[in-house]
Amino acid sequence: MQTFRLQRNPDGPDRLEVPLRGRALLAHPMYNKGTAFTAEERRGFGLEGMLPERTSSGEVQRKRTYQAIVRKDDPIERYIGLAALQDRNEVLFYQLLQEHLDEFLPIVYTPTVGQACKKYSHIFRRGRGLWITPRDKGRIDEILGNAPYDDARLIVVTDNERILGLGDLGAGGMGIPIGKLALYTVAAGIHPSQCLPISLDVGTDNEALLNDELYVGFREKRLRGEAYDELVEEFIQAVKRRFPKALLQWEDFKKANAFRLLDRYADRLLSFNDDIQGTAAVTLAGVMAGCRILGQSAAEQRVLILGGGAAGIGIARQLREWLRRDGVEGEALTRAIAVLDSKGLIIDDGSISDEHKKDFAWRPEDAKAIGIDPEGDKGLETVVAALKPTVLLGTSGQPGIFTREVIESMQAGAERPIILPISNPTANTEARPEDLIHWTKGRALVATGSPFDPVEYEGETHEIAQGNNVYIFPGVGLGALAVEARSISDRLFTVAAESLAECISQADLDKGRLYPQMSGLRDITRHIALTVARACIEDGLAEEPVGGIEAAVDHLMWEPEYPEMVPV
Ligand SMILES: NC(=O)C1=CN([C@@H]2O[C@H](COP(=O)(O)OP(=O)(O)OC[C@H]3O[C@@H](n4cnc5c(N)ncnc54)[C@H](OP(=O)(O)O)[C@@H]3O)[C@@H](O)[C@H]2O)C=CC1
Ligand SMILES: CC(=O)C(=O)O
Ligand SMILES: [Mg+2]
Repeated sequence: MQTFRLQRNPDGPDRLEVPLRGRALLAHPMYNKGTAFTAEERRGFGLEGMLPERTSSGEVQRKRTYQAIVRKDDPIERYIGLAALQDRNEVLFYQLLQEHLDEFLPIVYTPTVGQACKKYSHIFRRGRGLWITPRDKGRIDEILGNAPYDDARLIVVTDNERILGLGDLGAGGMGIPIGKLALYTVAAGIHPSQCLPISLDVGTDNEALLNDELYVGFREKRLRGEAYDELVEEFIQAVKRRFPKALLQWEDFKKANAFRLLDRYADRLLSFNDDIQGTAAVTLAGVMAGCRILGQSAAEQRVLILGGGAAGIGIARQLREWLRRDGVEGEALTRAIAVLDSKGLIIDDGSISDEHKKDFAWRPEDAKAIGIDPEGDKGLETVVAALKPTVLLGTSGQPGIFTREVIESMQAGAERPIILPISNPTANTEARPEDLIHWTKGRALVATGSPFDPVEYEGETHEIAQGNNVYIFPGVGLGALAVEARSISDRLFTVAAESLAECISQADLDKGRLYPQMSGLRDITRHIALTVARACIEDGLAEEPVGGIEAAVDHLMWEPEYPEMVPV
């Protein structure tokens, strides 16, 4: 592991100690400046003759590189181009990502990252991050010692079993931690040398991958049970030893492991689960914005969540607290939130095997009270007709399951329904915004997990905001790191949701947008981070940093600019 010696300088370029020369320097994405190396740098670092003569200004270099990427129309080709850039020149990669966020976010993140994960073994060029397999048992400390830098502050780890709504993608799931960490750098400014993507490649139950001769991952059935738990435990111990200041984000674990690991490690390690907690916060913010547009209170809402997994139950937990804060209690509180899984409305009939669902199961008499036969049909259409939800949330990964009948039936009880089909990627959305807007005659307030184009309806343009945890995790991570929090609580996600909701302008609300413009992501993230950092201190999870919270947050927010390079 190397120490990356970058001295931050608020008044000019940062200062970087550079131990490399010649080809090794050009080949290193964290030091390489490509055609932007000046004549003096070329002389000093042994690069003369190795680059074409003309030094490009930053602007020209960005223009050339941007054009080289967008000359390909196919999103997956753009993904490959951007990944190659990231592996060649990180400063330039982040400059372009920041400058063209609206255009490139759907490439490095949902939806294209999903396609890249699916095709991973077929488009593989170069490894990034670390893979840990069951063969590494007893040696995980050593594997972590192969991380490129010794000061990892952010680890995003997946075991690849539930990649977006695409299921078990084996080693290909690595695209997700890489994409999430790229967003940490873009949104929160965490320096890329402090970001470490990790895949716990414990095998795959995806037969197509197991039978694919090009598959690059651990070609065995998934490790499960005690052996899985032991591997994760060794991994966590090794993380604590190697990277004691790191925050670990659990990402895209399937529901049972997602809940179990979050609970097991929440107090032992600075960590959170993005799909459970981050998604809950972004959804709460969207629902709050919807209520503001409608001039309604929390207590007036009836919520139907389709999907009782990591995302669905995480959301149910945050929304229940929100309703409680607005004075809803007892039976009314239970009946204000209906969660449906693949078997329909979750009812406490003694057959629930998933522990995390029990808290939201309705008693049979609750179902009967709204006219649902607990022994009979308790599917989506029936529950919508009986509950008359005002808010409909999709976390099932099932494309098109919010049908016209369902939406029309919902609108019969809620003239302006709030509808968030947040499953990813695009093809897995529960409904397309265009349909939702048309079926509700332009009345629905809609946000989706993946980006969608605006919808025209009767001369009006409906912008579709993205209800995605990218609005939340960078701010929570940045805030917690800035004050060196000891642990992360659910309340931090509540305050993150509230501060995200504060970022929406009246003009956006007037247009029916449920989230602020994505182009403001960096400012939004900073705002959330400050709130989260303050909450950490109020709740005794951290001490006030010397110099104050703002300085601590700003110190971590790196801007992708070429540093002054100092030979060592
Ligand atoms: N926009 C965002 O920020 C985020 C979006 N997501 C998206 O949410 C989706 C789900 O993720 P996650 O919760 O982690 O996945 P899980 O696998 O943990 O849960 C999926 C849930 O959907 C339920 N389900 C499956 N089929 C149906 C059906 N036909 N009708 C009703 N429910 C069904 C499952 O039921 P059962 O329990 O019976 O198997 C399960 O409860 C993914 O597409 C993911 O991309 C996730 C996180 C963030
Ligand atoms: C966005 C995200 O975390 C997911 O779809 O899993
Ligand atoms: Mg996820």
